[in-house]
Amino acid sequence: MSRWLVDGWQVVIGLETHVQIKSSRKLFSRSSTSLLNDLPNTRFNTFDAAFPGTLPRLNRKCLDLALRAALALDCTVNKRSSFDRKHYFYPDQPAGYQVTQHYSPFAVNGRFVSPKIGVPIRIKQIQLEQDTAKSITNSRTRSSLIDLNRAGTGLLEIVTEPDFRSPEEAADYVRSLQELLRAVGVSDGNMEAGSLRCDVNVSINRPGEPLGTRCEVKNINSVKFMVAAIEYEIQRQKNILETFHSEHKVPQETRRFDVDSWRTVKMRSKEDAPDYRYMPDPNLGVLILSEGHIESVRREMPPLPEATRARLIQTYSSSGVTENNIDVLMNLDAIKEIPYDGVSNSGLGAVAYFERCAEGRDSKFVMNWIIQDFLGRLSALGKPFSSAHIPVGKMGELLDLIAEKQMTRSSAKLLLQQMLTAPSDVPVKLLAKQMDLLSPVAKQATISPTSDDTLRDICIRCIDALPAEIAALRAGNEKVMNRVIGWIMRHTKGKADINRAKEILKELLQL
Ligand SMILES: Nc1ncnc2c1ncn2[C@@H]1O[C@H](COP(=O)(O)OP(=O)(O)OP(=O)(O)O)[C@@H](O)[C@H]1O
Ligand SMILES: [Mg+2]
Ligand SMILES: [Mg+2]
Repeated sequence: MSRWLVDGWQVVIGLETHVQIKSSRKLFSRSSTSLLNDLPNTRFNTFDAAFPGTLPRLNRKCLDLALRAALALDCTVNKRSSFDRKHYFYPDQPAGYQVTQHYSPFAVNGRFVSPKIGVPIRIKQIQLEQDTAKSITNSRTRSSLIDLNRAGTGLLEIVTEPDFRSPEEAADYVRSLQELLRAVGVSDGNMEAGSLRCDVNVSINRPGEPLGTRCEVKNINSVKFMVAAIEYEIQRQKNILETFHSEHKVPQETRRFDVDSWRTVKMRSKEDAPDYRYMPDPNLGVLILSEGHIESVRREMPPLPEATRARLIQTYSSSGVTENNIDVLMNLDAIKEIPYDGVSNSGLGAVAYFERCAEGRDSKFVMNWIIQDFLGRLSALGKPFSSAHIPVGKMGELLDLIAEKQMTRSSAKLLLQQMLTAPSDVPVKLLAKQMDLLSPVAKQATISPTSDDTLRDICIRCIDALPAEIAALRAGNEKVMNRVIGWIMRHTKGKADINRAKEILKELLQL
């Protein structure tokens, strides 16, 4: 069944996605993995640099996260799998080969379901492999420098069957895969920072006829480029097939996307395809996984995005929170990226932030404030969402001031702007007072930090200190009240609530 045709051509796309596993150590060595701002060649050990005599040891954390990805994508986990060497000589490959799972991957036959794609996308396999080092070439000095920080970082290659029928379906898959992998903590899935990269395979054919020859566009690092590369390939392949009236086939090629010309460019043809001389890695035994191990990973699996969405709808929709509101927050979490400086955008995700702020408060009110005011202000200031801008406690105080009518919503917006542009440790209510944003009722309450009990004590001392005035008061001379209150104000540094002080005095004097 064809879902999308371009001038009578069916478009067929298969994706190979490489994702960096979020582990603090590398796949086969004890060396720590690197952050973007690490100095070059500071995160590797002798194994990563392929010193003779060093041996690999599989990192259990990487394996468990890989299993999570497999379970999240509904794969069959192979109880026995193995590692192979894929040989090619390139300066960013110190050993001269990459360890991967060519012959026997650890997970196969999965499925990915998205409401935007009518049919499930079949996951062919997921394999564990090593990332390469990085080479930094300088055309001016005609030199190449090698940074080993990335060498040996754990990667997953997630391969789909050729089941996508349009660039939009492929884009939806990549975005949902990012959301899924982030939600279960497998990867940051950050395309710009290189922790998620795609190889896109594209072919076209007439519906009902056998599939066309695929061309593979390697190493794409943005969804936008991926869509552009597919669209370009469709037109390029269509031109070949229509010009030569199907007598010619599209030659099988490996291409890359050129961001300057916005086109795909040939890297090599099938004939020049490298012979990788795959061989089982003699230093790594067979990977045997027990049912118990797989089950323990399944038990500890964080909720998948769909389950979280369903739970949020169930919990909050009765109080007026809409599905659209929930999607706004979930999409924020799905696109949450690590900033370029490599400092992790730690803290709560948007959903968790909302849920913590909504604890004990009206959830619709909290949701509206977070989406319309907080997120709105952040986007006006050009800042991405982070719970660190205004911690939950402070946001709670601000919400309470509005809910208790101590501040109008427009005053609260001014206060929010101040808190975002000039963060400080000043308590929210005090800041509101300093900015004169509290409504009159609330103002009186703050000018009287003296609690009822303290005020009562002061009144008692006053009765003691001003016997003549008190006697006059008792005798019904209301005028001396001003003098009595004057005393109280002096002794509370002007902070007492006058009306309350009068009430307490009258109570004590039984007037
Ligand atoms: N006719 C086709 N049109 C489009 N895509 C296809 C077609 N046939 C296969 N594919 C896709 O090509 C990809 C092949 O990936 P796979 O990892 O199996 O092999 P490879 O590309 O030869 O290996 P390597 O990992 O070295 O790049 C899969 O995603 C598959 O769905
Ligand atoms: Mg592949
Ligand atoms: Mg490939």
